[in-house]
Amino acid sequence: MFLSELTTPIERLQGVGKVRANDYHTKLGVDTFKDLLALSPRAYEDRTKLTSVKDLKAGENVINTKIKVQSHTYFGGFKKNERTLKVIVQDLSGTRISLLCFGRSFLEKTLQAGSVWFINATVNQWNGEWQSSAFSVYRTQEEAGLGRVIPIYPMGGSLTQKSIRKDINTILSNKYLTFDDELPARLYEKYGLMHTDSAIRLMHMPRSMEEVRASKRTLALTELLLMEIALMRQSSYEKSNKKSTISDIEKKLISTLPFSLTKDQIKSLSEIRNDLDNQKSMNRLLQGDVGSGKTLIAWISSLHEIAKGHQVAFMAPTELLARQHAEKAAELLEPLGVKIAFITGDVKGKGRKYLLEALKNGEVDIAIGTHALFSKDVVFKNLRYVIIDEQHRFGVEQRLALTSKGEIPHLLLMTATPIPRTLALTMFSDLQVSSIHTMPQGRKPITTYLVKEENREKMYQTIAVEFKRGHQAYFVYPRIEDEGDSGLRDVKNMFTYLQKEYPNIPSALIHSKVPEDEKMQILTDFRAKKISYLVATSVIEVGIDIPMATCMVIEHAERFGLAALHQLRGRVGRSDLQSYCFLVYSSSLSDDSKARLRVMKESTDGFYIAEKDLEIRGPGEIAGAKQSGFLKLRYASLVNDIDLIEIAKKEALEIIRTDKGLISTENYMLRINIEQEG
Ligand SMILES: Nc1ncnc2c1ncn2[C@@H]1O[C@H](COP(=O)(O)OP(=O)(O)OP(=O)(O)O)[C@@H](O)[C@H]1O
Repeated sequence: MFLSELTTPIERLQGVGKVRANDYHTKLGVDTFKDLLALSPRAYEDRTKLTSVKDLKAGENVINTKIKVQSHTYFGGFKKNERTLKVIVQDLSGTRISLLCFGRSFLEKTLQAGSVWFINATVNQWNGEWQSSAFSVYRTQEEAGLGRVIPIYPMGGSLTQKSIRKDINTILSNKYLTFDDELPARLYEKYGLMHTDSAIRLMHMPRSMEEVRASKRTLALTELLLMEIALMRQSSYEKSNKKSTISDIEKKLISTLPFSLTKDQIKSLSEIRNDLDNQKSMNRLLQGDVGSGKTLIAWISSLHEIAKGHQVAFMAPTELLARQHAEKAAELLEPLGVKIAFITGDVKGKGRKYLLEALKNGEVDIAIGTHALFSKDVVFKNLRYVIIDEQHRFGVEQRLALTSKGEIPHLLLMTATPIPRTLALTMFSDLQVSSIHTMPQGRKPITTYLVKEENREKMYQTIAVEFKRGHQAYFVYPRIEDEGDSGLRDVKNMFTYLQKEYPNIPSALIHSKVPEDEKMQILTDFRAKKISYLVATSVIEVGIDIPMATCMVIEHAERFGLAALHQLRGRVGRSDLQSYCFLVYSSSLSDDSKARLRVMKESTDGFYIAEKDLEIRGPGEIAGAKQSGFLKLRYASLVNDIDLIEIAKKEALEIIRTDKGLISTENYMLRINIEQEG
C-alpha cells in the first residue's frame, strides 16, 4: 500500500488511550497512522559508539558509556533528607565522574558499589571534576539504545520520546505492512534513492547517520516532487499579449480616491487585469510591504470582474481582519452600487440563510469573510475571482483544495511578508508574482529605536508627548498573562501599569481571548480616537489600519521573529505623520537576537528584511514558514535542500509536459498520492 492510504485513526492503535490520542491530535497534528509514520524526527542522537569523557571534542558534552560504580557520598544540607546523593563512577577510560542525584536518593540502592551500568549523560567540568546531573542509567547496552541512532521527535503533553517510539514501532512491526514506492521506478535509479518502505523504516530506526541522510533525501525528494507536480498540474498560466482595458466602474473608484496610485500599484493592477481577461485561470501572488496599498489593488481589480457580471470572494485570515476589510469595502465600493456580503463562521441563523440565498442567486457581488467562505453550504452563482489576504497563513494544501472546487477561479494571493528571491524562484514556480516596492507618497519612514529595558521610563515619556499631539499608540507584549515563571511583562499587568503611567488617557486591552464583537468595538473606538492606546498581543499583527497611530512599542522584542516584528511595526507609519517604533530588549541577548534587532533598526524594507531573515537563520527555516503552513513540508528544508528543489522542479516539468493527466502506468502512483493528499 501507499503510506497515504494508511488512514486508520490514531486512537485505534494498540496501547494509545484517550489522553495520548488527544495529545497526538492537538500537540503534533497526528490524526492517523500515516501521520505518525510521517512524523519527521527533529534530530537524531548518534549512540552507535560508546564514548567516554576523553573522547569529547570541544563543544560536545554528551556521552554514552559503560560505567562502574565506585562509592557514594552526600553533599549540601544538614539533615539527611535535605542532602543530595553523589555517586562516584568510572567510565570506560577510567575517568572519574560524579553523578549528582538531585531528588533521586533512591539511586543509592540501585547503583551499588561495584555494579556495572550503561549511561547516557550530559557532563561538564567543575573544579577539575567531571560531573553530571542529567543522566539516564540502563542495565544493558540494548536498553540504552547503544549501537543505534536514536530519533528525537517533537513532543507535547503526555507524549514522551519513549511513547512515540513505541507507537511507531507498534505500527511498523505489523508484518503484513509494506509501503509501495511513490515515484516512477526510473527516478529511484537515476537519483540513487531508497525504496519508500526502507526510507520510512530507516527514518525511524536508522542504524547509522548515513542511513538517516539517505532516507531523508528519498523522503524529501518524494515530497517535493509530489508538491511540484500537484502545483503545476493545476497551473495553466499563459502570458497574454492582449492589453486589457479599464472598466468604467474602476475608473470611477480611482477618480474618487484622495490620492493617486503609485507606479507599482498601477503596474500590478495592469498585470492582474491582463490575467483576469485571459481564458486561463490566474495564479498570482501580490507581494508588497505593509501599508504599500495591496488591499486597494484587490478592490480595484475586483471591480474588473464585477463589471463582467462575475462574483468575487475575499478571504482574510481572521474574523477581525475580515470585518475591517468588509467595512473598508463598504466605504469604497457600495457608493458604486457593489453589493457586499460578510460571511464568517459566526454569521448564523436567519441572517446566514438570507446571505447564502443571495450569493446563490447572484445578488451579491463580493463575499468577504474567513475560510468559512469555502464551507460546503456556501454556493456561488458565478464565482470567478478569489482573493486571499496574507497567504502565508494558508498552506499550499488549502490552495489546492480551493481551486479544485469546480470551475477554477482566478486566484490572487496577497502577502506583506515577501518571499526571499531564492525561494520564489524555486518553490513558487507555479505562481506569477507582482511586487509593490514603492510606498504611497508622503509616507515618512518609521524611525526605529532599540531601547534597553532599563531605559523604558524615558520611552514612556516620549510617547506621552505624542498623546498630547493627539496621536495614538500600540503597546505589544508576548503574553496575555504571566504564568508566574516567565519573568515577562504581560498584557494584563501592563494594562494596569500603563494606566498609572498615563492617568486620564483612554486605553483598551486587546488579545485573542477578547470576544470578536468586543475586539471590533475596540477598534472602531480606536479609529474614532475615543481610545488613545491599545495594550495588545500580536493579534494586531496583520492588516489593522489606523492612520493616526504613530507609536509602536514592542516589549521583549527579542521574543518575536523578524517577520512578526516587521508586521507589527507596519501598524504605524500609515499616514503622512512621522511614526516611531520602540523595540525594548533585555540586556542578555543571543547573537542571533542582536543581529535581528539590528536589521530592524537598519531597514524598513520588507524585501530586505526577508532576505536577512533567511541569512541569519541560515540552515533553519525562514520566517516561521514551516509552522504557519506557508509550505507544510515534512522532510524537505527550504534552505538546505535547494538542490533537491531544483531536481523536483525539473522532473515535475518533464512529467507534466509529457503526461499532465498522470494517466500512464509509470505515473499512476503519482496520481494516487497527489489525490490522496489533496
Ligand atoms: N497610492 C496611495 N497613496 C496614498 N495612500 C494610499 C495609496 N494606496 C493606498 N493608500 C492608503 O494606505 C493605507 C494602506 O493601504 P492598504 O490597506 O491597501 O495597504 P496594504 O498593503 O494592504 O497594507 P497591509 O499589508 O498592512 O494590510 C490605506 O489607508 C489606503 O487607503
